[in-house]
Amino acid sequence: MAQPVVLIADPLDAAALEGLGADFDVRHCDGSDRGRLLAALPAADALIIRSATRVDREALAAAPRLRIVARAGVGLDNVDLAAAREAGVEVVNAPDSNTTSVAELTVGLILALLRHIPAAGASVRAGEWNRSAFQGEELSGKTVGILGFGRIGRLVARRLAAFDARLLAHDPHVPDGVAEELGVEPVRFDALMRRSDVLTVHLPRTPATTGIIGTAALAMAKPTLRLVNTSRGGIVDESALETALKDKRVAGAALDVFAVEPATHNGLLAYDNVLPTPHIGAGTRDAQYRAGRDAVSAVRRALLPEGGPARP
Ligand SMILES: NC(=O)c1ccc[n+]([C@@H]2O[C@H](COP(=O)([O-])OP(=O)(O)OC[C@H]3O[C@@H](n4cnc5c(N)ncnc54)[C@H](O)[C@@H]3O)[C@@H](O)[C@H]2O)c1
Ligand SMILES: O=C(O)CC[C@@H](O)C(=O)O
Repeated sequence: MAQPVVLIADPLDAAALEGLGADFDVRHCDGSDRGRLLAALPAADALIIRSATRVDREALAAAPRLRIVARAGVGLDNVDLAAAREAGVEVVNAPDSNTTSVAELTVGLILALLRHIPAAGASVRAGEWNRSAFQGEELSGKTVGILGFGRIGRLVARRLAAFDARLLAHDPHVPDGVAEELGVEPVRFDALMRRSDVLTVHLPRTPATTGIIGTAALAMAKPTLRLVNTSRGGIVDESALETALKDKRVAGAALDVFAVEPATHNGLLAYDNVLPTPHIGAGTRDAQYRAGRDAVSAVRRALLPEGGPARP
């Protein structure tokens, strides 16, 4: 009997895929190449993706055998969940795979913004030794606002506790007491925007969160605000942010995610006080191994009786 076909449409950690070929016909394609994706989907019983492959109605219609889409990561904004439900296709993500990596990058970006670390490094490399140009600020004593207090937001709070910063969070879906237990003050959105010296965004991209950091929100912010977004592009309205940066109503931004990626031509790159990274929040060996491993386990559970033979 032919083995079920597992189509891998984004780069995955090789170690996480070990042994998969014994039970499945494993095929690879570049999911951001739409033509190749649509050509490969008719044979697929399972599809493993990261953030670059768009699984929409058209893709699902091209995949009549498909039983599961496994997302090796967290965000599911690239999957049409309603269309998958209608098609009877299970969608799973790997929610705990990259929490630590994103939280650590977030702390790094906050410190990099406050201390101008990338610009100082670039200046030394350019032959300068200009110590006064890079005078920064301490995180200690600052107020850090956390927008979205789920897995990553909470871990960021735990990590920041060591810096003696005052922590605020806004998340209407978190039960009472959760924030306080972590030493965090739960506040309304407008208080978060008004009081934060640093604002770090950890939301999923949904119709309700798209553009939530826009003109009105930024108008409430302190002109010294440093904004960090390691969640999803589009949650920060990029043209509103650009206007605020131009008018010096925001002091800086670190952005790991953009409305359109790759973001190599994004207008925000023209600002010295913007620190861009190429969507590397989950980009550690540790997180990629866990994300791939969890996606593979989900595929085994879905396609093999009893989850298939135990693998080392
Ligand atoms: N940069 C990266 O590589 C990277 C890696 C992992 C995750 N992410 C992004 O980070 C996001 C968060 O990940 P997570 O694991 O913390 O998810 P999560 O689901 O645990 O947390 C998201 C939180 O946002 C809250 N929320 C939703 N709508 C809100 C609103 N309007 N206002 C305030 N809070 C709201 C939810 O209640 C939830 O607690 C993911 O959805 C993904 O898009 C990015
Ligand atoms: O797939 C990736 O590398 C990005 C992962 C990240 O954005 C996520 O939502 O988990």
